[in-house]
Formats: sequence, C-alpha cells, structure tokens
Amino acid sequence: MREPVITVQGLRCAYGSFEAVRGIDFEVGQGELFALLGTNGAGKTTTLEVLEGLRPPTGGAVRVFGLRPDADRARIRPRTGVLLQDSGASGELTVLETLRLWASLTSRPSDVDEALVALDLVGKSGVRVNRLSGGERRRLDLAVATLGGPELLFLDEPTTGLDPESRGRTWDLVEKLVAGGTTVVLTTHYLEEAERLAHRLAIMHEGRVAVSGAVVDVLAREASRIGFDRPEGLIAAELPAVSGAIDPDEFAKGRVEIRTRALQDDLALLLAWAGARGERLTRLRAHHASLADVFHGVRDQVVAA
Ligand SMILES: Nc1ncnc2c1ncn2[C@@H]1O[C@H](COP(=O)(O)OP(=O)(O)OP(=O)(O)O)[C@@H](O)[C@H]1O
Repeated sequence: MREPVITVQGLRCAYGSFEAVRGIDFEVGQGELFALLGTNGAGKTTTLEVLEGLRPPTGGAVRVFGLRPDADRARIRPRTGVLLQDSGASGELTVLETLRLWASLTSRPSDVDEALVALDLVGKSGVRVNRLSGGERRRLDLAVATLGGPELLFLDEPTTGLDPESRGRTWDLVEKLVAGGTTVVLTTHYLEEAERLAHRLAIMHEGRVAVSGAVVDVLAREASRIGFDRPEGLIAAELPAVSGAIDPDEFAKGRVEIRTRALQDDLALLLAWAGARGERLTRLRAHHASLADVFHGVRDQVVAA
C-alpha cells in the first residue's frame, strides 16, 4: 500500500457507558478510496467523526497526515473536505452565495464556476438552498466539500437520496478526484457504489471490523452463485454432481441455489444436464460474488453466532 494518510489502531469510542466502536484497525493509503461499510449503528459515523477531529477517541491511536485529529484539527482541516450526512448549508443563501461563502472560508484556491459545472448546478446558481430538491442539495454539499480540491475527502453517504443519474454523475466526479490523487474515505449503504469505487474496504458490525481488505480479495474469498427455479418434481439426487453446495432450504422452497468456487465448470455441467433432459431452466442466474453477498455473509454469521 502507498504511504498511509490515515492510520487507525485499536480505536475505541464510547458514548457514556455504551461503546460504539470497540477496537478497530485500518489504514488508508495516499490516493486510495477506502469504503467504510456496515450495518445500521455499526459505528461508521462515529469513526468518521473521530477521523475528522470532531470527537476524541476513548482508546487507541488515530493519525491523519501523521497528526492527531483531535489535537491537530487546525492543521488537518485545511487539507480535507468533509461531506456530512446532514448538510450545514444555510437555507436563505442561494447556491452561488453558498459556494462563494465556502470558497472564502477555505484556504485553498477555489473555482466556484468549475464546482457549479462539475455538480450540474449551473442552472440552480440563483436558487435559494431551501428551495432545492433533496438531490440538488446533496450535490451542493458535495460541491462545497470538494471546493479547491482537498487532499483528503470524507464522504458520509454522498449519494443518499439521489436518483440513478445524479448518483452516476457523483461517481464520475469521485472517480475523477481519485484519479487526480485525492484520498477518499467513503461510507455508503449502496454496496454497488463501494464495489465500483473502492480500492479497499472494511465492513463494520456492532463496533468491530468483520471483514476488511482489497475489494478484489474480499470478493475472491466469497463463493460464486448459480440459481434457477427447481423444475417440477425434481429431487436433489437427479441433479448433476456439481462441486458447489446446494442450499437445502431454498431447494425445499422451490429454487435450486448453489454456492460454488467453480462457477464456469458447474454452470457448464448444469446446462449440459438440462439440455440432455430437454429442461428449460427458468429464472437462471449465474454470477460472481458481489459485495451484497459478502455483506449478507457478515450478517448471517452474526445471526448464527
Ligand atoms: N450521541 C450519541 N449518544 C449515544 N449513542 C450514540 C450517539 N451517537 C451514536 N450513538 C450510537 O452509537 C452507535 C453507532 O452509531 P453510528 O452513527 O456511528 O453508526 P453508523 O454505522 O454510522 O450507523 P448508520 O449506518 O445507521 O448511520 C449506534 O448504536 C448509535 O445509536
């Protein structure tokens, strides 16, 4: 990994007697997009708040640019952009006034016109913030966070409430920033967003990291899936000898669901078998593991534990 911009070692953070973050470790390298994922209440926002210097940790060590965020916030802040879950923009100002105000507050040279174009807000520049739609307001928040090209960008659920087109536009912008060398820490509940954008990730659950690593490695550890509706009257013994495991609960419910490490071989076997029987496999799906599969695996392990 490239030189770390963020290091987190044994981080703990409590609200009174409730420990929201229970000893987590991760690093974020320069120019990397790191996704912090997890179930509701897992501790992602709390972790981000510690990294942003808004909340002191109750245990462990956190460094951003080699500095302590709680003690050195004044030195870290000019180098970072922050998109919080709740926007702090005043509703009475127009879009243009908001961007100009933030541009005057940041120590980085900022091009307001460029920000308007990048977030597709040119047509809204004279509109008061409290008249914007939820998605437009989210785009304005992102424009503010990225003014002047920060070295490090925190994005807390940047595309919540955006329609698919706006989400795609946001992804393009984030990809462009990362290509330009910006380091990004992203939290999101949209797993396809993390899968598309992130280099590495951590999945948190109840204050701990359940899964972490490079996205390609995390996905490679998870089995692929094949599924189709169980043909009328089929019993399990009639299926060909695939190497993957057939889910007995799904089979009983009328669906053949197979988790396999040999997707192509097992699929070929099943198609040859179906062809020989003259069987049409309905609602056939075959795919490599997605982050959604990994995420459900985390949840299922916890339920089973
Ligand atoms: N100010 C607070 N006082 C007490 N408990 C809090 C406070 N803020 C958060 N918590 C609790 O800490 C836990 C972690 O919250 P946090 O907001 O960090 O989770 P999250 O992973 O961001 O969740 P979500 O995905 O739902 O936004 C939750 O159980 C939450 O209820």
